[in-house]
Amino acid sequence: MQKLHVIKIGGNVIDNSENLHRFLKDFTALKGFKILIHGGGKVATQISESMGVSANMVDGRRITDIDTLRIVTMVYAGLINKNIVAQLQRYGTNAIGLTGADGDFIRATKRPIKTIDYGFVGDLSDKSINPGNISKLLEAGFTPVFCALTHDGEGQLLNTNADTIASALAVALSTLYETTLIYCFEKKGVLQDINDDDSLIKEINPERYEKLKTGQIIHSGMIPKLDNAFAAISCGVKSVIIGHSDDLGQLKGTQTFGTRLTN
Ligand SMILES: Nc1ncnc2c1ncn2[C@@H]1O[C@H](COP(=O)(O)OP(=O)(O)O)[C@@H](O)[C@H]1O
Ligand SMILES: CC(=O)N[C@@H](CCC(=O)OP(=O)(O)O)C(=O)O
Repeated sequence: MQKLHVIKIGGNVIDNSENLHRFLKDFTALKGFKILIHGGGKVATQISESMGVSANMVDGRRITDIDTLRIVTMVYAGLINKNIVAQLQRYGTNAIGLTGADGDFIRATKRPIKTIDYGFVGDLSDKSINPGNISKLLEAGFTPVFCALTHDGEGQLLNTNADTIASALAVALSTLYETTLIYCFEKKGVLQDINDDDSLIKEINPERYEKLKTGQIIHSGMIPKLDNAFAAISCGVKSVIIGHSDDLGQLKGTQTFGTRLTN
């Protein structure tokens, strides 16, 4: 099986042009098949509020009414995606920028209303992604760059968390490639003390994860990220790394970085 890296960058990396450029250079230097997924929640919130549309997050997920959907479509699929693609072209990666609607690559279902109406938010299932189609792009020499938008097949775009898209892509493609899923963000990895970059936890298994949650060492956005990551490992993804976007260049041969998840 050939190797594939599925790499996600979060909003704090996108928002810092120095970090973003360093990351995109290291991403280009990484050999073999690769897919990039970007978030951009932070930029979407800033632009949304500057347009007088207040951002409303519940459990780390954006309540996406029609005005918000219009804004995130412009910000994720336009502003952020096209800038990343242009920078990758500059560094020598033949990137192709996509939403899940392009090529019908990622189909989602609008989240059903239970206690909260999330609006135009899409949930993924194990039928959401056809790995064969994405593989054709890879084999043709393109590097797909996905933003956090999916579609329902009926003409409706949906906002889907970028961590979830990364995990679902890694799982679907692990049937064809030996897949490593990497979440890059602005910290060294999962930390024992969130304010101390030297307190990196190098390895976490599900048992330790439960303890870290109970002790509130892990909280907020890190909980859904790790839930997605452990789900990926139990569904065929070979390894998951969570680390700083500046450290991607350390990934060579057996050398790794950040926090490694094991089962
Ligand atoms: N133990 C921990 N170690 C590192 N980060 C943590 C930890 N617990 C909570 N976090 C928080 O999780 C955040 C990352 O999740 P999130 O904001 O969803 O990331 P992203 O920017 O990749 O979308 C960090 O910015 C940090 O505030
Ligand atoms: C439904 C939902 O919450 N979607 C996310 C998509 C962007 C994202 O995931 O961005 P980060 O990775 O930078 O947080 C949002 O709109 O914030």
